[in-house]
Amino acid sequence: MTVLLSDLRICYQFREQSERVVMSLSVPRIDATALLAGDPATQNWVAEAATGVGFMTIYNTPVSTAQAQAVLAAYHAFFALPVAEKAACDMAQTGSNRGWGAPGSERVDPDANSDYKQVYDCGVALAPDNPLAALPCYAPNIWPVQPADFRVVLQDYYRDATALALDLLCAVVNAAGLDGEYFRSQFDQPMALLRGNYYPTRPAWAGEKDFGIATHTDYGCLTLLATDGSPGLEVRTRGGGWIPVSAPPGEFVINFGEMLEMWTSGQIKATPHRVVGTAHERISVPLFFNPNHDANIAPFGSDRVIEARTHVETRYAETYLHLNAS
Ligand SMILES: O=C(O)CCC(=O)C(=O)O
Ligand SMILES: [Fe+2]
Repeated sequence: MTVLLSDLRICYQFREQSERVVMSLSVPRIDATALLAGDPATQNWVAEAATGVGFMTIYNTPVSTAQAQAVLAAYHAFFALPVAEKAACDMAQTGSNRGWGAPGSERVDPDANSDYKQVYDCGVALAPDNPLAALPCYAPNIWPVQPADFRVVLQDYYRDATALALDLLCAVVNAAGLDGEYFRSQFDQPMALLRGNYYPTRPAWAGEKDFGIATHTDYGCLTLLATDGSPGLEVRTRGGGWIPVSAPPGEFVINFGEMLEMWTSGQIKATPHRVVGTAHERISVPLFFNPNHDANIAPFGSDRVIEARTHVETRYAETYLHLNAS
């Protein structure tokens, strides 16, 4: 058989393309310490993930497995409380998003029903005389009486997780060939939001428009997600399929949000994802790492101005039912 040079070239191009497709479908597992140390091979994988599938998982981080387990246990104990006790810190009584969000309190996809998950949200604790404390995006936290150690466990984790998220964000931005240090300067008072998601077993009544959390993209820059290790999270591929992603306690799922996609002119991808729900309950803990309220998230280098606070407040008003203006 004679093989023409042009056939070989087509073959090679096909192989190259299908390898690229396979790469963009898979979610890489990254050594965080190597990334933070600037290891070139790790940076290449991270750049590929950030600009391709938009998701990765990380291991070998400065946050210990024991700390992640303590955080998961604290949320587990909180969500197990009687409804009346959780209702004492219901965010629906407030004009912001701090405290408990009951099942059905958020609708992230206008084409789906409101999510059946419960949440508990907290943010940075500013001194009451800080003028920023008057903004809803820096609203005071509302702590439940029980579990007794809930507040201290979550506040310690908030401190450690925001420090890790900042280092990771800079490293990812650097890996993608952008100026990580500029991004660092936009996070000295981040509107970071720490959430506990509780998914009960998928309810018997759930139909095709009912989800633990329906298809959405995150609003911020980087999401650092701890989970109890059970499956449930699915990530949409460019072809419209869904791939499962999971990480045991001590490892994390990382993805990128709308603000970073906008800021980087689409280079870093905010990928849609969802949790349909399974026959097992599940807890996940995202830290939504949002920048300073006045950071300009318009495409880097453009002369437009889009304040980060405007973007998060618009998205919160669209999705939390109690903040929904319409
Ligand atoms: O529970 C998960 O794995 C994902 C949660 C999520 O996407 C979110 O809270 O934005
Ligand atoms: Fe999400």
